Amino acid sequence: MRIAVFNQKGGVGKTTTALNLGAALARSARQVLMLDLDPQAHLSAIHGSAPSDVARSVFSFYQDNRPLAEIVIDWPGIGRFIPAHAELIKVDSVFGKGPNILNKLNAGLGAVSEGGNTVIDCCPFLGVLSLNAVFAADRLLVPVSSDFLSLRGALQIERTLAALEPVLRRRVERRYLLTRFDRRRNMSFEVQSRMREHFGAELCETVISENVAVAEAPSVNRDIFTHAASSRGAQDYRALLDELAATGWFV
Ligand SMILES: Nc1ncnc2c1ncn2[C@@H]1O[C@H](COP(=O)(O)OP(=O)(O)OP(=O)(O)O)[C@@H](O)[C@H]1O
Repeated sequence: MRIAVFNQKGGVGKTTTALNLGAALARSARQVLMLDLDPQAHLSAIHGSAPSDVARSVFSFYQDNRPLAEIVIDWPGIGRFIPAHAELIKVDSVFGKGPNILNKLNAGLGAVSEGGNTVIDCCPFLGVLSLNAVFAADRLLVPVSSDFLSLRGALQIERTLAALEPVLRRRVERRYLLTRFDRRRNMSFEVQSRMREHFGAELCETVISENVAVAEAPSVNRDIFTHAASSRGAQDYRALLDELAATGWFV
């Protein structure tokens, strides 16, 4: 199964969610491939491989058609990993008009992603890279931080997906996930109730709480389970895994 962690808005918890979902999947004895598709390469920095050799990053897949199987490296404790590189920022301008560019990642993942779970960390803008992720993914997980601007962003995503679905000729299965949820603030609950009105069952029951350990873990190159296994954040990401697994999201 391929899951893209997608939102064209920045700073909503995409990388944090990709990392901790991948780690939760690995801890439930599932096979995991992580893919960093963001020129900021934050996931690669957490892995410890950024700044990577450009030839050993997903950029060489776009630039030289290098097979992804040749780029995959290990992520100890999680599974396998395809790193990003800052050069990815050029993908839109250099390869954006190529034939079948929107389907490139879908075609390229092929056997590399077969039989396991691929978690794609998307970039915070809508271009070739994030569209490649949407085209390649079986499911979209859309983190939305618990504030009103994020709610507007989520509605924008609905419009984007509505425009893409006729091209894809399928409905994109997606779930919205509230992140940075603060139970001490009314705003978190207000955003949750507005999201529920708009998205119904597509809004996850699980929320990811505002949690210091979740924010700290990447700075020491760790996921939340390695860093603080009994933290609120670890409980939340475990609950997210269980909720999504119950509706067939993973293999
Ligand atoms: N549950 C949380 N509790 C506290 N801090 C969080 C939580 N989730 C994310 N953060 C913090 O919010 C910031 C943005 O998170 P993250 O980098 O995951 O977002 P992003 O959507 O991937 O950003 P970008 O769009 O720039 O790639 C980071 O500093 C991160 O540590």
